[in-house]
Amino acid sequence: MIQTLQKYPEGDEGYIGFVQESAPQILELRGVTKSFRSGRRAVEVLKGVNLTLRKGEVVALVGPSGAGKTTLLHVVAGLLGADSGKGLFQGRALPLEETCRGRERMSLVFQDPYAALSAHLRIRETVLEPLRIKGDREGESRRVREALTSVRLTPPEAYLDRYPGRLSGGQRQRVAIARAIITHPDLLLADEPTSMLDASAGVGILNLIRRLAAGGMGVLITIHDLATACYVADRLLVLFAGTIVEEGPPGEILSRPRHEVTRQLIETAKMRHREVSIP
Ligand SMILES: Nc1ncnc2c1ncn2[C@@H]1O[C@H](COP(=O)(O)OP(=O)(O)OP(=O)(O)O)[C@@H](O)[C@H]1O
Repeated sequence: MIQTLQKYPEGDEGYIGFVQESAPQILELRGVTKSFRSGRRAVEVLKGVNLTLRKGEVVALVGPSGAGKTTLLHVVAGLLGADSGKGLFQGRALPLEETCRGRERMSLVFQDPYAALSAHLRIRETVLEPLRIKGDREGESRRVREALTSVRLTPPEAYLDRYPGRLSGGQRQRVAIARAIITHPDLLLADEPTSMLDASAGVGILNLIRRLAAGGMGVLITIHDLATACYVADRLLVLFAGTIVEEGPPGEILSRPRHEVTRQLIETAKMRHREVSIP
């Protein structure tokens, strides 16, 4: 089943592409560590993580629950400070402390599209929020329409004055992505963006992410399900207990898993998807 999932569907959202090996590197992390306090003890959740990501590349952080995927994504986003390590984003030092500094060209999409959008803001205000925070109000009417069109909420006029309460989970996640991309970030961080959606809405979001990457955006995405990761990513990083234990293109990892955790993820994905497996 994992093999069949790797084939992108035909149709206007389908995408097949390859990241050029020569594409510029936009993100690099070296030796990132992070501990949390648990009573008197410090528990090390990230143990010296290295990663790189190129322009137009989708890199998926996969791993079992508690591996440290969200923690790593939050360190990149500046929502959490690392204890040690170095970061480079677009050729400049990325401060790995709890800060927004150096992160003007990146955006984060959260897992829960129900909690991520304010119930009291119309879609127009929600999507425009990042521009208004920056005080960049030029052409906002055009830009909000463009962002909604990019995420296939069309015609945008049908959505602008609505509240999120009237939208499906998949539509809400599209709004959250429209808000994330209205500033044209170079890097999109997405934390399990499909885990709360039904399968068809989830595939729509994954195709949308592929399209954004085809337009040149780098994407770092956390996913616990290996089949989903293989569908969307150019490269997988298997994270286990705070360490990247295996890395490579999906086809390579599926055909020659080297780490026991990867083999377990493959088995879990096979079990999870067996009911829709196409012989
Ligand atoms: N704020 C925190 N304080 C203390 N411990 C934390 C905190 N955030 C995360 N942890 C712990 O760090 C570890 C890694 O958590 P993290 O959420 O990064 O894992 P994950 O791989 O994203 O898991 P999941 O797939 O279940 O979301 C877990 O053991 C978690 O309990």
